[in-house]
Amino acid sequence: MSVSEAEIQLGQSRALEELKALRSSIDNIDAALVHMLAERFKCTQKVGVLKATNDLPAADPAREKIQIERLRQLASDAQLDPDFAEKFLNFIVREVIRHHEAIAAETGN
Ligand SMILES: O=C(O)C(=O)C[C@]1(C(=O)O)C=C[C@@H](O)C=C1
Repeated sequence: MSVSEAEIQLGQSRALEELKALRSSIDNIDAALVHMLAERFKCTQKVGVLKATNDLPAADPAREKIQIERLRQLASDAQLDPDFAEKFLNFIVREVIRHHEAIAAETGN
């Protein structure tokens, strides 16, 4: 028995409803990510000033190593790809280091 046009349309309309609900969750999650990143950068901004005014280096590879190990474990426990988690952290940390260097240059260090 073939699937009628009406059944196809019903299936599609249900799929579109589900897509809408999922996209609403995605939008909430994206908003949370932006707010969390904004808070993290407010914090690292203060770290940048602290480092610049105390002649401390912008980057701390030993700290990054610990962060990467911790995040990889958290990702693995949460069924998230640890390689992706590491790349994501590195992406953020590189940007933070860029900000730290800019603050140090402004401060004259
Ligand atoms: O913890 C620090 O020392 C920071 O400057 C913050 C931070 C980070 O974004 O987590 C950034 C650069 C360092 O290399 C390590 C960590």
